[in-house]
Amino acid sequence: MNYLAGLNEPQQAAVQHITGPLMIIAGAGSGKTRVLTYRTAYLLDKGVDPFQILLLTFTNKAAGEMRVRVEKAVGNDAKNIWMGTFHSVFAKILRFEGKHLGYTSDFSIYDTDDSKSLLKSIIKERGLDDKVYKPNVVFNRISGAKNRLIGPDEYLNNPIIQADDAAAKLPEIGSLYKLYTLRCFQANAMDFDDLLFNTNVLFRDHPVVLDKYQRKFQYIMVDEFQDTNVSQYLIIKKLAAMHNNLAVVGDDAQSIYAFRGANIDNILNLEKDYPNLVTIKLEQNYRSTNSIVQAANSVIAKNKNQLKKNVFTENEEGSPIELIKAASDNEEGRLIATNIFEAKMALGLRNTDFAILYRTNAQSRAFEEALRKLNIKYRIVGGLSFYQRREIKDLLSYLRFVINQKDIEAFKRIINLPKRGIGDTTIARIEITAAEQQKSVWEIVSNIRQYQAGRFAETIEGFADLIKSFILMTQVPNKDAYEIASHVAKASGLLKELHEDKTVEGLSRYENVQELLNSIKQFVDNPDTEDHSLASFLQTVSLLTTADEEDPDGDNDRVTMMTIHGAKGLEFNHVYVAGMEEDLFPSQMMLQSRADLEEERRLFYVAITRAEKKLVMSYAESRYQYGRLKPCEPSRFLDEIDPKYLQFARNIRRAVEETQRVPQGFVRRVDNQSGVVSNNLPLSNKPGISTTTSNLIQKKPVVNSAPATYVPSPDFAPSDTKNLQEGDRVEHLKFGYGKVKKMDVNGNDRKATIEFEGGVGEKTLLLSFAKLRIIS
Ligand SMILES: Nc1ncnc2c1ncn2[C@@H]1O[C@H](COP(=O)(O)OP(=O)(O)OP(=O)(O)O)[C@@H](O)[C@H]1O
Ligand SMILES: [Mg+2]
Repeated sequence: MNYLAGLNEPQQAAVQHITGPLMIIAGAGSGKTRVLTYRTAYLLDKGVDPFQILLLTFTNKAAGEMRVRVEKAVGNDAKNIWMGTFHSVFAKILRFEGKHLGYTSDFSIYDTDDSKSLLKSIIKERGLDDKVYKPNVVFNRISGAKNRLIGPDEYLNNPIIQADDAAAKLPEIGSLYKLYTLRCFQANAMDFDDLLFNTNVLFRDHPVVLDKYQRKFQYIMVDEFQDTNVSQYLIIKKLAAMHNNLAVVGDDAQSIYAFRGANIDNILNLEKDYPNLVTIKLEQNYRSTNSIVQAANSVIAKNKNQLKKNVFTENEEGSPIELIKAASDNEEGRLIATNIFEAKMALGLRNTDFAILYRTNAQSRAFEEALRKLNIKYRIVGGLSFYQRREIKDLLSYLRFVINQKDIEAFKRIINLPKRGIGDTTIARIEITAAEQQKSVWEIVSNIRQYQAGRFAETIEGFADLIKSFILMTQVPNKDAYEIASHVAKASGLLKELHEDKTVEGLSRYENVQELLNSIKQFVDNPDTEDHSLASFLQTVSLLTTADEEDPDGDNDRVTMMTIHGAKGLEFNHVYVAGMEEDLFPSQMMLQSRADLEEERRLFYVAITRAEKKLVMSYAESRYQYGRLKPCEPSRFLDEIDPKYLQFARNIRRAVEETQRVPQGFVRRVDNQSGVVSNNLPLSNKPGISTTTSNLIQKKPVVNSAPATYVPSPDFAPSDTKNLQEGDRVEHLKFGYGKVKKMDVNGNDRKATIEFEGGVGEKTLLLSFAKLRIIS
């Protein structure tokens, strides 16, 4: 097969450059991921052993998709390539080599909830206030340190870090970090950051092990390189040091994980660390229409900090980017769902062609409701993951404890589950005994009669016997993960308890557990699974990223909803970017510095560049946040899109008409001075007005003298106001028609005073923000 057909010249050069370090820095949709896939096939075709290739991706799903493509090209060999996320690949290495660091191959992987719960108990144990030492905050600080490869001792001895913590009035973080690390180690557990941290320690302190993997991985490739952190970069650097065959692809304009420690400097470091680095640029975008590519370019050009690139496309011009304005978040949901419905009908598209992207998971609710009403199937990627649900974690904790009896977080979760009357005091007593005897909790529990007598001892003995019987099962050859897990679900009493709960939630929890068992069955039946053991299953699930989860009923034709962060690397025919409002996107938390705002803008760039044919953006004029209705302003990012490529959605007239109906719970307010009518005053702020009154208001406008509400033209598209002059006739998105009376220019700060019609009156507007269309 010719692996070069279907690639342009620089792409071909990248595929053929197989010896020596290579960096491909390229714009969105320019075929970076495609190059890595073809390059892998090319390597195999040239006779490279699949066991010698390591390919690191952003999600396990992305790795799976690449594997399928490579398999199509070169056949079964592709199965033997090591492909996956940093976490899954290095967890696999740690299973083999963790013994050098004092872990057994059955170590548990603590998810973020486990880590926080452990921190919480440590904070309590140390007598600190968890309102001051919030587990979340402590966890983030520890995580940040680990990602910069700072261990607990170094943390405690570093005067800058100590001064920093003291200034934040959190001087005990270092000692909490130390205790946390010790407890994880005693539990034979690693958290997500440890998987990278410990790999670094392993390679640093055990040259023989490093040598083994350096020899093995002769060809190393990394996708989404811009989002690697220092810890990840050092691992790659160490692994590649023997053969120097390292190929990374990335786009500095899409670096969006600085808050997790990702470091754009890795791109610059690469040039320093590899003087013979070959750099290839890819500039042709194959994904999107020209309007979308140009709109994205106009946005990212606002960032000062970036490598020069000229992204272009030969694709069709395509339709302009559409903007939808909604009165509220609920209406935003309705308008987008309707828009999807209409586009499906008009263009014969499938649900999978659509994605709704948002800044925060909490925004998904309004879309869920609206899509459900129109019978459009969807899936939410991320958010509360299936594996974080209570009942799922309950069963998984049983399974974890059966595999690793030092897993104290799992133990605490299951000891009184289903209820056995064992309370916190009993658990604390067991922990104290364990500490006194210098034994593990399980050693105490499994021999409880030696330490305690009485009713509690009897109950605990019953629990220990149950666990022992499960452990025995794992030792029977040929007992696979499914047989053990379904036995544990029944024998532990978990299923029975859920089955007896006849509430809607209870039923759904029961179904979820069945679903987990189904997924274990699938895992066991999958011909690609080498190891059918329970330990192997647990490792797989603990490393799933939320983007990896499958659809529950196997129906894959669904609209995708996810955060923009999760959408990295993906593409969809139609993309909706929702919640384009100040303080939401850009997020309020990201307005502290220029660097933060630039990161937020890169996130916006990622969002825009996911769309192939059509991009629609929306904003709401009011939104519930933290239980209160808040008026919202359109995002500054909307002003950064070259207006040539932007237009208000065609159905805007209907949308505006709908917003004029006052929703229940609101009163229509007329500001006497500006004459502006607004609907966004919640009734609860107006004591004395009952709902009945508000219903009356709804039927009959309060003030007849209010100015005729202006409805923008259906084809309203803001103009470039560079050449706006006195005397020009204009249309403003909110204030309607008017005439420019005066221009006021002061450097970049350009203002126009406009006399609007229809009783709106004179207004002075800052032109960089005003949504104006010049009529003549
Ligand atoms: N030479 C080419 N000819 C035709 N289609 C191409 C070519 N190169 C890439 N494509 C297609 O363009 C789309 C974008 O490619 P790909 O996802 O590899 O880009 P990317 O640079 O990895 O994007 P991102 O920055 O979003 O990760 C894909 O659908 C891919 O199949
Ligand atoms: Mg990609």
